[in-house]
Amino acid sequence: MARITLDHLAHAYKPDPRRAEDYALKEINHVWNQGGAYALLGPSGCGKTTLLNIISGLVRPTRGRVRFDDLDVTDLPTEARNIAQVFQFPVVYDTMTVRENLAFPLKNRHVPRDRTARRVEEIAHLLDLTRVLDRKASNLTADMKQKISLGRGLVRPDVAAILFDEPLTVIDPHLKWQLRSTLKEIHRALDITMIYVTHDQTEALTFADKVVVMHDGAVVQTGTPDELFERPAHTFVGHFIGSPGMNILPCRVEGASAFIGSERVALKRPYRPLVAERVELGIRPEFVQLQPKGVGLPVHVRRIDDIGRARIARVEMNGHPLAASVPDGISIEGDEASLVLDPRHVHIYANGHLVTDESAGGHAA
Ligand SMILES: Nc1ncnc2c1ncn2[C@@H]1O[C@H](COP(=O)(O)OP(=O)(O)OP(=O)(O)O)[C@@H](O)[C@H]1O
Repeated sequence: MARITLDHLAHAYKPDPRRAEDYALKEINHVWNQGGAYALLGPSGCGKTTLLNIISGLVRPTRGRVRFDDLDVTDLPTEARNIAQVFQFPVVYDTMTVRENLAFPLKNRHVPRDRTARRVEEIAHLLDLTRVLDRKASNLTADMKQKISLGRGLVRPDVAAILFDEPLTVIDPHLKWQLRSTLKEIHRALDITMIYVTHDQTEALTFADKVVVMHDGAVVQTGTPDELFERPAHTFVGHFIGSPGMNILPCRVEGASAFIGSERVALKRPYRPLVAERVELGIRPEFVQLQPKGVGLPVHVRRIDDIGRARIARVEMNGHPLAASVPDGISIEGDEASLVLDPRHVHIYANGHLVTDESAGGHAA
């Protein structure tokens, strides 16, 4: 079990990198706490696997150091790092029983038999594998085999960390939701540092205490699921997390007002003049309500989607598309309506970055 420190870490696959674009992983500095559950979340190509491979020792970083507690592991091979890994596709020995598969990492390290037997039972119970413990792995489904892979990753109690690389890819969709929450419970039960790579926001938000959102080779925000929802630090986070994602609209800010074209939106505090190429207003659909015409900002309604837990209106304001919540009991006639924005949840972004009280351009109310 270890605290993981990423110290001025950066990686370029091409030799002699000069510009920021040459780096698959731009410089990051992070400390991940012992026992934490972290998810690396971002779209394909954003650098998640590169970062995971640097932590596991498969890739040596161009710059910076990796430490497990106080031990600098940057130059150590994977085998010397004391980590467990679970990959996208099952890694099991078909000729062995499930019990033998789970016991394998412990047997390899000469853990006494009775301790191995107890640990295998414990992990099998957590993953609901008890009833198949004495069956040959070859006869099991892909789902079951991936559960065995998870079990093999989880079985060693002394690992510095467990790294998961999109581990639910082959899992049947019906089982996915179940395994997502099982993994969360397992993390609570085992108190091991876990790092989970995924492009799926639901997986990341269910599993992790802290989600590390990556975009274009850089970490754009590290936060709890609530923080990412409530205060996206970057428009990318706002857009990428949430379903539908945050509404992002070009605007002009004057004191405690933002103007979208000629329409005024009240802000929760005044802002200093912003010097930026791009100034945008962000608000999640959950905090924008569709109302009848004349109550708020005028919009045209394009359609209303019923997504089960809520109704979402797709509207257009000054040529910009927006998503808004439709409160129960509201009926809209024709395609004209209005929007009411909750000022507590309106954020202002300068060149993509959240303008905070501390950052240039903002000040406390
Ligand atoms: N071995 C390699 N050689 C050269 N470029 C690479 C190599 N591996 C990854 N890249 C590039 O580095 C960037 C980051 O890739 P990486 O695999 O880390 O992203 P990712 O977020 O894990 O994406 P995915 O989910 O598709 O694997 C991409 O532009 C990719 O093309």
